Amino acid sequence: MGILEVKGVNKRFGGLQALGNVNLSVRENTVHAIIGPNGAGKSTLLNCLVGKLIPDTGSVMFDGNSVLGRQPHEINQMGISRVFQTPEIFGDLTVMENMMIPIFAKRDGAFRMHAVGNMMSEKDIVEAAEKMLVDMNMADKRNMHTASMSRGDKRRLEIGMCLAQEPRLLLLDEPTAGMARADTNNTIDLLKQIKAERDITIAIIEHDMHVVFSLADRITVLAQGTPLVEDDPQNIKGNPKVREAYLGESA
Ligand SMILES: Nc1ncnc2c1ncn2[C@@H]1O[C@H](COP(=O)(O)OP(=O)(O)OP(=O)(O)O)[C@@H](O)[C@H]1O
Repeated sequence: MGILEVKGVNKRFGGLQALGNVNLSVRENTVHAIIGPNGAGKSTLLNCLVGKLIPDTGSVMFDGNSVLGRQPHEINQMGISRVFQTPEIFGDLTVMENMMIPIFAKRDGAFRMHAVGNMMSEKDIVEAAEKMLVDMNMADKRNMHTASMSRGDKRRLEIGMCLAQEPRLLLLDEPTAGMARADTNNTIDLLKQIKAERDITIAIIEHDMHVVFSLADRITVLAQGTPLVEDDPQNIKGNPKVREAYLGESA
């Protein structure tokens, strides 16, 4: 059984069936990619995993517990953390201050912005944030304001902020969208490092096949809201059904 088990999930938006009988099993400590053409239902599925959408029918179980009906912050506390398409970091704060926020939130259950002024007096939190910046290879950028950073560095920081919550499942929604090739390759290397060094399961939605085939242990192809194939990467590449679903997109 997988750490994440999706069974018979359906989701309609009015007359449109965005997800039709989706089954997905993500095994612990693997990288599982969910790919598919535009409009295939990938984001809808991800939103059902983190409590942003509730499926019409079906079940979503994380480590044996249902996530359905829970608020996004409760799902986060269960051990699921999500990296968004657009990095969710505070541009007015430094790299270090950003990194401290999820560590405060994990300890106190919430974070209040007025606490920013007192942050540096919290020794344990400073130490934990510094360690995570070292792990993310960002220690030299600790005093930079994030607004001036490259997209790749913003993504690196955001992934570190998610890891600081010590999730068991990290969900990545097109983590390299809009990136130049060098930033994409840095992000691939970072994710490989995270995979090698941590007990963590990663589910990734991604359009860039170079990223998918560099990282994935297992791939599910969604087409028109339904899983078309689930297989190991080497079997996905040449699969005629997958090529047909992409109709000219590079699969
Ligand atoms: N809130 C919504 N209301 C109505 N229709 C929606 C909503 N969200 C998604 N859809 C529709 O559901 C279908 C699946 O969309 P979804 O965004 O999940 O696809 P996707 O595979 O993530 O696509 P992309 O790769 O372009 O991001 C699409 O036809 C989309 O227009």
